Formats: sequence, structure tokens, C-alpha cells
Amino acid sequence: MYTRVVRLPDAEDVSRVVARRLLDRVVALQAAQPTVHLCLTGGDAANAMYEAFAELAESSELDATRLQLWWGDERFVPATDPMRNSLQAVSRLARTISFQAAYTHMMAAQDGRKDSHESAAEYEAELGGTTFDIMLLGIGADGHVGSIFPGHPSFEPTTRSVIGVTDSPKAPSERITLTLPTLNRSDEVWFLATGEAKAEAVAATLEYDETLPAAHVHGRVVTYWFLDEAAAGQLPAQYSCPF
Ligand SMILES: O=C(O)[C@H](O)[C@@H](O)[C@H](O)[C@H](O)COP(=O)(O)O
Repeated sequence: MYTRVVRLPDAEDVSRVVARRLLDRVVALQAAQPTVHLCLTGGDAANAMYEAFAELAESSELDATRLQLWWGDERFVPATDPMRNSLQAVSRLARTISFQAAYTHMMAAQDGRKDSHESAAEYEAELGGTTFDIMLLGIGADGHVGSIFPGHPSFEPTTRSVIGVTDSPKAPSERITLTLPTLNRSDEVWFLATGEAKAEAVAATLEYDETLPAAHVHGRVVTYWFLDEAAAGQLPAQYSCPF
């Protein structure tokens, strides 16, 4: 298991390079196995990358019939609320990619019948023992990952694979998230972080500040950090490996 830090000049480079490498990696995995399980995340860095990915996918060998999409977390809001991570991702990716509905595993929306805890249990059942080929993640300035926040009940040890989150420090307050053990059920973890606001959390995470949820997430084979220079600004010398 190893970590690789990829430093790129700016946020646009991060979107472009990650989209290219992700598409190449999924296509390579599809040549070697029947289906690929890719877990998506929310946030601005990920959404920018999804736009670049859709651009590239249009003229690629990607076989959407053999790609299963999962989510690392979701904002527990009504299905049509633009804040939903799945809506933000699919609206960008589906512009050029025809995903299979049965393979697009969205977390439940707030429907007035079930709360986030009950909806989390449903996703837990759908997920079963699924492991991921690639887990995409952003990181918060506070070191949160998915909807697991430092000093918050979402960060407490659990045997659950999916949990409901209330009183989230990042709006909206109610969410659903994979737990840390589930985030780690991936051969590869790809962190995307851009902007100076993330620099402290990125450096603290890579220096293993265990008070930060992101410091507890690693791919079973590899963990990549795709950073622009602003987000890499506080990294110690040993992480100065250019792309
Ligand atoms: O629901 C969410 O908000 C995301 O899943 C969250 O974990 C996000 O990935 C980070 O907060 C980084 O977001 P930005 O890239 O927008 O800073």
C-alpha cells in the first residue's frame, strides 16, 4: 500500500489530469474484469472533474454497461434539490455517457417517509459486501471526508457500513455517508483537493493527524492525492514530487 502525491499548477489542471487518468484507468480495468465499481464524491473539485471526464468519455472505449456508480456520501434533501451530490454528478456525466439505471446506485433522497438513518440502512443492504476499484474523495478544510466530520458523531467507531448524519457542520445538516471502514474497501483511493483553504488539512492528513477523518482513509493498493499548488502549499519537502 503506498501513497502518491501528484502536484499540478492549478485547479483546472487537476480536473483535466484526473479526468484523463480516471478514464484511462477505468478502461484498463474493464479490459481485465467484467465490471468496475467506481465510488463518486460530491463537491466543487469533483464536479469540475466530472465535466472534463464527460468531455473525454464521448470518444473513448469506456463501456458504460460495465461501470457501476456508487456514492461515498449524499446530502439528505429532496430528490430534485440541486444540492444532491448524485444529481450534480449525473447531470454532468450523463451528458455524454449512457449509464445503466440498475448500475447507478444513488443514495435515497429525503421523501418525508424515512429519515437519513433508515435510508442509510437501505443503502447498506444494497451495498452488501461490494468493494470498490476506485474511491473518489474530496477533503474539507476541517479534514472531513465524505460526510464524516472531525469531533462529530459521524467520526465515532462503528460496525455499520453506511450511516445517517445529522447536525453536519457542512450544509445541509442531514446526510448519508459510507463509514471509514467502507471508504477503505477500495483498491484505489483518489483524493482531489484544490485551493489554499485545503492546504492545512492536506498537510495534516499526510502527516497523519489522527484527529482528521481523512487521515484514516487509504486505498488497499494505492492512495493518490491530486493537488493544485495552492492545496499543496503546506506540504513538507518529502511530498514535493511533481507530476
Ligand atoms: O457532500 C459533500 O459536500 C462532499 O461529499 C464533501 O465531502 C466534499 O467532497 C468536500 O467537502 C470537498 O468539497 P469541495 O471540493 O467543494 O471543497
